[in-house]
Amino acid sequence: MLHTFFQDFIHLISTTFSGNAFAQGGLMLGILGAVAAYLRNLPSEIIQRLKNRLTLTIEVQGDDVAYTWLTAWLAAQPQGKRLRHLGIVTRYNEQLGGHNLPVGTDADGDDITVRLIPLSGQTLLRYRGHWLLARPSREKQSGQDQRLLGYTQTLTLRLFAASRHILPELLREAYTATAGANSGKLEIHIPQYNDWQVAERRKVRPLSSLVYAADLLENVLADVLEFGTDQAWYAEMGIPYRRGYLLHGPPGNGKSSLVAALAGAAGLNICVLNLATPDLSDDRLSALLSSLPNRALLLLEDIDAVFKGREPRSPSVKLSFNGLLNALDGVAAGEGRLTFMTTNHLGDLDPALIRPGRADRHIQISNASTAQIAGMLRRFFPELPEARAGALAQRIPEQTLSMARVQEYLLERRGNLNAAESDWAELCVTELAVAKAQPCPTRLRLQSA
Ligand SMILES: Nc1ncnc2c1ncn2[C@@H]1O[C@H](COP(=O)(O)OP(=O)(O)OP(=O)(O)O)[C@@H](O)[C@H]1O
Repeated sequence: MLHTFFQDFIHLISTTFSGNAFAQGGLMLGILGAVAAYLRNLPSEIIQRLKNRLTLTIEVQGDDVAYTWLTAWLAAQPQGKRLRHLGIVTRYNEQLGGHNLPVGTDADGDDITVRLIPLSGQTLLRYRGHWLLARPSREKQSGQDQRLLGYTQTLTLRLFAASRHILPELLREAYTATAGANSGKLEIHIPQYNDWQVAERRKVRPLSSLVYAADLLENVLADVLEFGTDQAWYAEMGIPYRRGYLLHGPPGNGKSSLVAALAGAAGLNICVLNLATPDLSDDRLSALLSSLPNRALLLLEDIDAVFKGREPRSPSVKLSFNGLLNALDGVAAGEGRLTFMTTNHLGDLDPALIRPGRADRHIQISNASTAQIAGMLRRFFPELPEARAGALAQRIPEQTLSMARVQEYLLERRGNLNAAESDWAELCVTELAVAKAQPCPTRLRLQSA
């Protein structure tokens, strides 16, 4: 059938062209046009093929962390300074080597820095004797009705294929000149889809700035440090190499601050995850837990926020209770992971979530004890004699105020010991009545955005 169709078709063509000069001319023109078009395209095609063969292109998307290092690095190169279309990026507490311009601090005491990054154009660099074409670009993202949604930014680097070996060196240099230059800072990572991104770099909080009951801080720190050296023992015992801590107690008594201080002291960064993060599904949680950066502990804040017992608190919760348990101790859970969970409502937690293996140590952090209040008083006013600090602290009944409230009171009277002492009754009387009803405001809370 198909065969007959082709025979008929060829017959029709040959009869048409043999007896029809007009059709013959048309065919010739068509062929010539095609040849001309081919010839016209040939040089650019050749160039494209040569380009593809001889060069290498690297694209770095704006949402990748390497984009920040590479654009800041590029902007600092002599040839990078020739790029004329620049943008300003403002960051809080994020230092990027010498590429920041510190502009001040905000009302909360957070450092504000800005830096210039190239947005478009191209520049040819010579890097370690190799040519490199750098092209920053950005594209508009429009939604319905051409509404501007934002921009996507890309940095494209092109170099000769033979120069490929300089890439690791280039990336390392860009990193060490920028983000890597921040040794001694604590990085706070937050979820970015199925991965983590640095949201903030802050100074490590000195352990001495925190006042806990008895030797709580020293005790937990010793435990964390010991865990870091225990891998072989865990392997020998056949126990998964993980350790979990549950910090529970009323708000504003230093649960988050403890985690931050411990991480700093142990040289770890923090990945903060709030289970109430929108669109957190079983799969996403599992992906996040299996992609934790090296040398970072996991902080699950307010683990009571999404489940009461095993029941989701709202129909919009995508995470299942079993998904949470599996992510915590399933195959993807990751070896060597340190997990801290915090809650203000211990009673709302299902025992399975905090059983040993998931939360090996339960640490209660209560409202301020007399000794803690005296300790904080002496931190604000080192000149205050110990006995006097103790006497003032004793006027506040044990565990009625949060440490955050005491801190707030002292902050308001910073540098003014007389006011701190003479107003003391105000803290004891007025605040006591509301202390239990109203949680104190917390400023330095580590939260996922
Ligand atoms: N034990 C403490 N020693 C010194 N400062 C403290 C202590 N507890 C709390 N603070 C201060 O109170 C503020 C709040 O502390 P933090 O956010 O760590 O409390 P939290 O228990 O995690 O609160 P929440 O349960 O609301 O998350 C911080 O600014 C911190 O400096």
